[in-house]
Order: sequence, then C-alpha cells, then structure tokens
Amino acid sequence: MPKRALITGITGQDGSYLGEYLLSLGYEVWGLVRGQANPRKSRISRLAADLNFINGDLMDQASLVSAVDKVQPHEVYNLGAISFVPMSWEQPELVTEVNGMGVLRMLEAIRMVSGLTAPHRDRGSQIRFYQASSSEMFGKAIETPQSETTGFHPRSPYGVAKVYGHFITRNYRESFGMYAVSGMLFNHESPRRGAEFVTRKISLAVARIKLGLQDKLSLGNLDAVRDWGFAGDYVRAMHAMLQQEDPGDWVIGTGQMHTVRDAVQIAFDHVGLDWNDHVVIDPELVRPAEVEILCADISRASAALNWKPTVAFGDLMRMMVESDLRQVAREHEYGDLLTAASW
Ligand SMILES: C[C@H]1O[C@H](OP(=O)(O)OP(=O)(O)OC[C@H]2O[C@@H](n3cnc4c(=O)[nH]c(N)nc43)[C@H](O)[C@@H]2O)[C@@H](O)[C@@H](O)C1=O
Repeated sequence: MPKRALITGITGQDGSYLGEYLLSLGYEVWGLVRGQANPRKSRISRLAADLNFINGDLMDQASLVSAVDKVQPHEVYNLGAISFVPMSWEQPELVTEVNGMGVLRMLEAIRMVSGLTAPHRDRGSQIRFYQASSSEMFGKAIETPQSETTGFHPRSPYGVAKVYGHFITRNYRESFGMYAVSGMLFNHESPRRGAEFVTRKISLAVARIKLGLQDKLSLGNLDAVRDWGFAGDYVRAMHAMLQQEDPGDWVIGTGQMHTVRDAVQIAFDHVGLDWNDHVVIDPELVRPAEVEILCADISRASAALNWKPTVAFGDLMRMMVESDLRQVAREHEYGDLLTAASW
C-alpha cells in the first residue's frame, strides 16, 4: 500500500514541487483545490498527471473534514495560504482567516477524523501534519541568524497570522499529542515563483528588457536582506520533517544573506546589461513596516534531518533568468499574452 499525502496549496510553487517529489517517492498524492474551474488546476495537472484532486477550502471547515475523511492521508501538508505579504495590509481579515484560522480548521479536521474527542496528550493521531510556517514570523528580528529558539516580532498582518498558525500547530501537538510539525521556511524561489515576488519580478523584467519588450523595472526597497534558497530543495526538508521520530519545529534556509540589490545585479549581469540604466525606485512599493534582515541558522536541520540546500543564490537567479528568457521568447513568438506562469 503506498503512503497517501494530502497537500493544500497544491497549485502553488511549493505544492507543485512537493507533489512531484512525493510522487517520485511512490506516494499517492491528493491536492486540495479551491473554487469552480480553478485555472491553476489544469496547469499543475499538465506537470504531474498522476496527481489526484479533491475539492475543499481552508475557509470551509466541513470541506476539510470531508477531504481528510475521504483521502485518509498518512501525511497532510498545509501549504495553502495567501502568500504575498503586501496583500495582508489590503485584506488583513481575509489573510488572517486563510493563513491563521485555516491552520486551525485543518488541525480540527484531522482531530475529528482521528476521533480525538478530548484533549489527551498521550493519544495522538495516525495522521502526520506539516504546517508551512514562515521566516516572516521573525520580522524585526531580535537576533541574526534566526533559529528555532529565536523569538517572533512579525511586521505584517501576514506574519501575525503565520505566528498564530505556528502556535496552534504546536498547541495541538502538546494538547492532543498530534504529530504536528512546523517548518519555518525562509524565502524560497524558482522559475515557478509568482511574478509578484521580487526575484521573479526581476528575472521576468530582465528577460523582457533583454528581448526589447520593456525598458524599466520598478522596485521598492533595494536594501532588504533575505536568505533565498531553491524551492525544490525545501520540499525535501518538509518531507524529512515528517519522517522524524518526534514532531518539532524546524528552521530551513541557506544561511546566506543577500540584498534585493544583489539579486538585481546578478540578473542584469547575466544578460550583459547595467541595472542602473533600467531600475527605478517606486516609493509605493516600499512596505509600511519592512522586514530588514533575515538569515537562517540551519544547524538543527542540517544535523538532524541530514538536509542541505543544493542551489546557491547566484545560480538560482541565473536559473530564473534563463527560464524567463525562454518563456518570454516563446510567448512573444506565438503572440500569446504574457502570463506569470511558466509551467
Ligand atoms: C518567507 C516569506 O517569503 C516571501 O515573502 P517576502 O520576503 O515578502 O517576499 P518578496 O519577494 O515579496 O519580498 C522580498 C523583499 O523584497 C523587497 N522588495 C523590493 N522591491 C520589491 C518589489 O517591487 N516587489 C516585491 N514583491 N518585493 C520587493 C520587499 O520589500 C522584501 O523586503 C513570501 O513567500 C512569504 O509568503 C513568506 O513567507
């Protein structure tokens, strides 16, 4: 009997890589999909034909209970979220519902299907749960680098909602004995990243500028420091966390710091252009409360999970630019409308 996994957020960057990875390990993989005629579902189906889908929504408790009951998963990966931080200032309540309360609803679905009627820390559940926590929880970080023991100071409604998701996951572990794990992942990118995030915004613009389709790239704070890794590496860590004997919290990153300016420089250099000729600063893109510096201390994960990142930041940016050069050229040739999705 293959192991079964249920993934929320299957149509996103991480869901796609995780789905592919679990299929390669012989899992039966189910993705929770939202909404009628979700266009992203056909995109992910093209990528991995063996995926199964089930309807449900992190805003709808009963749909989650049904999904968990039908799939009877061994592992649930909760990657579903509104992941673009600036949106959380525009729609804080929605972001809190999905990214915070959605975690509670999924934990409740597992609890109900597992028949855990009353809190009992020694009973537990057969279903293992992974929560996609985020380095945004560290926010205005009280120390650098940040580890599993670093305190939180979130700077956006997104970060605050993720803190709730993190602590409710830990609470269900402690009060119901559930195998519930939290992965505090630092920024992770790939050619499948949405075009609203800064690395992909840069790689797409560089490709279009190089091909003569655009001249300027508007950005906000070039001084922000992030620890950027490759999403394909990070999904291996998610899976490894659920194979440990005991559940816990894990920090995943590269331990390397770069500025947004570095990302710009590497991307423009790669196509032989000077970024100073093309980048303009738009104050509207500067966040009201910025996270200035994030860097992961991955000593615990590298020792206990035997995990390490395989793609360095420069190679990651060049991989994304190369992918966008191909995509933009293809779309231009066929006269298609440019879409953010390259997969
Ligand atoms: C771990 C964490 O990782 C991601 O969150 P993020 O760090 O907000 O990612 P981003 O690519 O939107 O911004 C990175 C930095 O880049 C700066 N920046 C400058 N100029 C622009 C700009 O024009 N656009 C954007 N998007 N950012 C810009 C911006 O101010 C910020 O300092 C999500 O996956 C999130 O879900 C998550 O959990």
